[in-house]
Amino acid sequence: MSEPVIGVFALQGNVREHLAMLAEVGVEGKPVRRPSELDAVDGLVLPGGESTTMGKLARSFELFEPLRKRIADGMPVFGTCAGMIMLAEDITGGIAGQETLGGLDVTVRRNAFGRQVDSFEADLDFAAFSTPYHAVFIRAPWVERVGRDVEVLSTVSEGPDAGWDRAGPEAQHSRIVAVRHDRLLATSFHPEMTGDARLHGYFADLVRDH
Ligand SMILES: NC(=O)CC[C@H](N)C(=O)O
Repeated sequence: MSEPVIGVFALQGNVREHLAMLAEVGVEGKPVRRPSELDAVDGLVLPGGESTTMGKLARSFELFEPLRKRIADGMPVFGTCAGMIMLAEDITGGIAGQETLGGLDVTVRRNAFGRQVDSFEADLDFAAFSTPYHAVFIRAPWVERVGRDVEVLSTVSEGPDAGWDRAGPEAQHSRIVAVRHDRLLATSFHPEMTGDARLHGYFADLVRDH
């Protein structure tokens, strides 16, 4: 592929910050608010925000079905926080009737680390990176189940106490917070907030190789 254009879903979330990260890794980024703009990109970032609102906005801007179709047709997507929830095939802790775009064969728990602690930060290990990645979690989800073809890229074993005994196997003391399923990448945290563009670079490579 010639140099790809990567869209950023721009109805909610830190759109400018994601565009800045894409620029830092040398990729042209474009905000996506309408179907014609979606048609013009080779990959897409789904930012954090509020997944219930994001779904409703996508519906009212007539982006929901086109997004679903592009994902089903193989478009690479990087979902972050609420964006991870939007990509998940299954969610727990959603509101009644909450819809996701799907594609990523995982079960994601919304607000998993507990509501009493709004946010926390942690240093995460990624096999692809030589030094830890400093991650900011804001009312973050975690991944509770991964499908057979899903690769776990990183886990967190610190963070607010509130979360650890709420769900999942009792003995589990770490939580999955970054996954890849073929051309779908998802993180529980906000990679656009720390000035570390390595995950955007990883995604850009994935789009280039696609
Ligand atoms: N920072 C975020 O994206 C939070 C996600 C939010 N808790 C949701 O359920 O959508």
